[in-house]
Amino acid sequence: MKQVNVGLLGLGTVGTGVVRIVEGHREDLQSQTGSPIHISKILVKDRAKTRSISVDSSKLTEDPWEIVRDPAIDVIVEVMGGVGETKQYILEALELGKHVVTANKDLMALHGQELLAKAREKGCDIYYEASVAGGIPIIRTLIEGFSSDRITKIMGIVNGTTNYILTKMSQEGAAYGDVLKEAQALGYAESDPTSDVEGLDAARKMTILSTLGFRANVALDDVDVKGISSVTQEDIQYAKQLGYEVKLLGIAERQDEYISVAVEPTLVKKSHPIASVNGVFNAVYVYGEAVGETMFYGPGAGELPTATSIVADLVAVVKNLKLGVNGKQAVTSYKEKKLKTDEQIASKYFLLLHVEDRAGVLAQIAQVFSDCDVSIESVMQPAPPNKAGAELIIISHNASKAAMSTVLKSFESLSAVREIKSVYRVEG
Ligand SMILES: NC(=O)C1=CN([C@@H]2O[C@H](COP(=O)(O)OP(=O)(O)OC[C@H]3O[C@@H](n4cnc5c(N)ncnc54)[C@H](OP(=O)(O)O)[C@@H]3O)[C@@H](O)[C@H]2O)C=CC1
Ligand SMILES: N[C@@H](CC=O)C(=O)O
Ligand code: NA
Repeated sequence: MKQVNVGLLGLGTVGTGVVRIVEGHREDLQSQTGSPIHISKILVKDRAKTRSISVDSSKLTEDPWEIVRDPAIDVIVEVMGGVGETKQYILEALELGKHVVTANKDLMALHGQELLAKAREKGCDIYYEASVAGGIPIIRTLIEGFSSDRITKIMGIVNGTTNYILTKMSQEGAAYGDVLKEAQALGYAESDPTSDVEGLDAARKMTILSTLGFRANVALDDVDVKGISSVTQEDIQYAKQLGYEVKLLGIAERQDEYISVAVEPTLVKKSHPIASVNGVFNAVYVYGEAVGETMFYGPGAGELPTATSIVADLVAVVKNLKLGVNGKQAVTSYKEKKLKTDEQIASKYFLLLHVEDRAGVLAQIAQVFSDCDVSIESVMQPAPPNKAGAELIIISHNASKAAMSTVLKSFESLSAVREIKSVYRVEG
């Protein structure tokens, strides 16, 4: 079979990894497909920039259309990021009959259905394994491995940057800002790391996973998002004393036809396998009615792990070319989603309160829980009270999100509670 020509949009962290793997594994890749893979052109913003790999400078261009409209290019690998213009390049490439491999979760979470429909119309492939949990083949697993099952829960650490930050804060007592800089230097963070730390990157990934896992038209706006910027060293240390780790979790649940999707810092019991997923590693826990519990683990970001998924997608495109079945792989029908109400979403909660230190305070707080029909699992006063008052940690039994927000609202008008310092969902 003839050589397959690839146009690479982007030569940053991931693009560099793609070049390394395509070159370094050349023979092995060809032995799987029968066709040599050749990167013929590469889009960059700045051709004069010093690169960590040597590439033939005649391949570099700053003009995306020179690649997208090149009739000799069979596949576009998009690793430049962005949504607006990038979407136009991909649509045009599909229009011209080119196959697409992308790592872009922003684009797939917002416009995935439109791009997949265009790909089907044009008989083209669009693969996006690298967009969620960089080096873990989780998208293939949901589409193919679980096609026989009914998934009711997907719970994951799907952002490497924030897991790296929380791990260093927990294990080394490191300061949030310093570790974020390290994660950026290691190539884990997005170009604007706000989307990592404020949970948006994880929300985009959970949109993709829950769409595939629940086979429903989940949208980014359906995800309730909270990031890690307000997680304190005090929260992490108290959680550890109680046998928990703080993790930024994406949690998608389905009960009957109703679903909920959230991203939030969560206390995970140390005995749960997700609690020991550290550093840039990601893990996705999937519960299926027939299979039961499964968990998929691996590096979630970084040059070579992410490029592994990109090149595996490229191999899939080339195999499809050989079989003449491009554009036929995508799931075609999604159910209309029904979102759970706050009364239907339930979990245990951790509350850290700053309270007055006087007789009767605990009784007043317990009364609020009782009035809201929320049962308490444990109460702890972690440090001795002082003139400024006392700290109180309460862990509830399972309570609805609606009931817990009524508890918190009642505390606002209770003078004995001086401050609601932290509230976290508890899992495991
Ligand atoms: N980093 C990671 O671990 C992971 C990243 N991803 C996703 O992969 C994509 C790429 O990420 P990453 O490699 O980290 O990003 P980088 O910022 O490291 O690289 C982006 C590349 O695209 C080029 N580029 C960006 N915008 C333009 C433009 N307008 N015109 C021409 N060239 C442009 C840049 O050119 P130049 O080099 O000249 O600046 C650079 O080579 C993103 O969608 C990201 O979300 C997904 C999983 C993991
Ligand atoms: N910024 C992302 C990169 C991979 O998707 C992360 O930290 O997980
Ligand atoms: Na993946």
